[in-house]
Amino acid sequence: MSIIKSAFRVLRFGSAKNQLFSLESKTCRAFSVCNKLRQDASDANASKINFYVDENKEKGYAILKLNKGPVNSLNLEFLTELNIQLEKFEESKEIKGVILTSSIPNIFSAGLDIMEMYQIKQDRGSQFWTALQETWIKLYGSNKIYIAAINGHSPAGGCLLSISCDYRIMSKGPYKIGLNETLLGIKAPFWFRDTMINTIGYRETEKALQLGKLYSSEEALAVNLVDELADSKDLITKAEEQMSKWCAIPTVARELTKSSMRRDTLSKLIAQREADTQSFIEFTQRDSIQKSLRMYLESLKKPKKSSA
Ligand SMILES: CC/C=C\C/C=C\C/C=C\CCC/C=C/C(=O)SCCNC(=O)CCNC(=O)[C@H](O)C(C)(C)COP(=O)(O)OP(=O)(O)OC[C@H]1O[C@@H](n2cnc3c(N)ncnc32)[C@H](O)[C@@H]1OP(=O)(O)O
Repeated sequence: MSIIKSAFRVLRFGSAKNQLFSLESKTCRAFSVCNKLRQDASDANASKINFYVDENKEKGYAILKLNKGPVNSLNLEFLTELNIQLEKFEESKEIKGVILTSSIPNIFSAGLDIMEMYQIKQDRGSQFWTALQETWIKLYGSNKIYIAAINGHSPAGGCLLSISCDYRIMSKGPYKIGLNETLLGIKAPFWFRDTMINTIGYRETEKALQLGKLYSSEEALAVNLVDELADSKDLITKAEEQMSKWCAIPTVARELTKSSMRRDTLSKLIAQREADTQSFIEFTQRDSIQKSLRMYLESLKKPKKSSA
């Protein structure tokens, strides 16, 4: 418990409020429905509705739907908003748990916004990285129950969000999840790596991180990267069933158990947040890293092949 509290103290003091896949719908119809929903999400984004919160105080949990079109990439502003919301959940007496999902079809989160790393500047880069650390500390160190309902692709930072939760249910379908940083020419930070080790074990993580492996949903289930698969239409119902089960466990005992399991991993980052931020800036500013990021961005911008 105390490590979680000290994490929040550090956070307040720091005042940080501050293709791999080609996702090809099988039919043209699916494409147009998808595009329409994606456009709706983009419109909502233009009005700065970056996530929706649906609180069910009677049942004791909330559903948090990420909604930053087109792909829920995590930039400074989005992370800052998320951190404020996560803090609200943490302080709520009525909310015991949160289902984390996305309102964007086929995308849970595309991970960190690559534009935050490309042509990085010291000040913004530091704020960005501090906000990301804070998101992870808040999620991984939360006393609440977090269930990830992974409705689509979840690479890199998207995978980090989901493995920071207590339980993961992933939609069946042509979706990928994993820490693919090496494919961008980047080494996954130690706290990404350690969260992955805590989820799927050392040997599987060693292979996955070196290869930048993106798992299909079935592969993810086989290595315990996710706990359950569901048809897309049943995803939230299954997450709610699971949440009810977790909410029924005596709270203090569950919280103490969670914090004892995660304390060491959290402490490692909390003890060296500034050094970690500095490493991120120095590493990302390297010419070779900038070159890799540019090439990766270009590959993402290439026109997509039609599946028709
Ligand atoms: C010595 C070392 C010491 C210390 C080391 C210290 C620090 C380490 C340094 C850094 C660590 C960084 C860790 C990084 C973590 C990350 O999360 S990096 C991001 C990884 N994400 C990805 O690789 C996903 C890339 N995206 C995709 O594969 C696909 O977009 C998708 C499968 C998610 C969705 O596919 P589609 O539905 O087909 O959508 P599009 O590809 O058309 O994308 C729409 C639109 O969005 C843009 N975009 C996609 N992803 C991102 C992103 N992550 N960031 C920014 N923008 C993104 C894409 O380019 C399209 O843009 P437009 O073409 O429409 O302009």
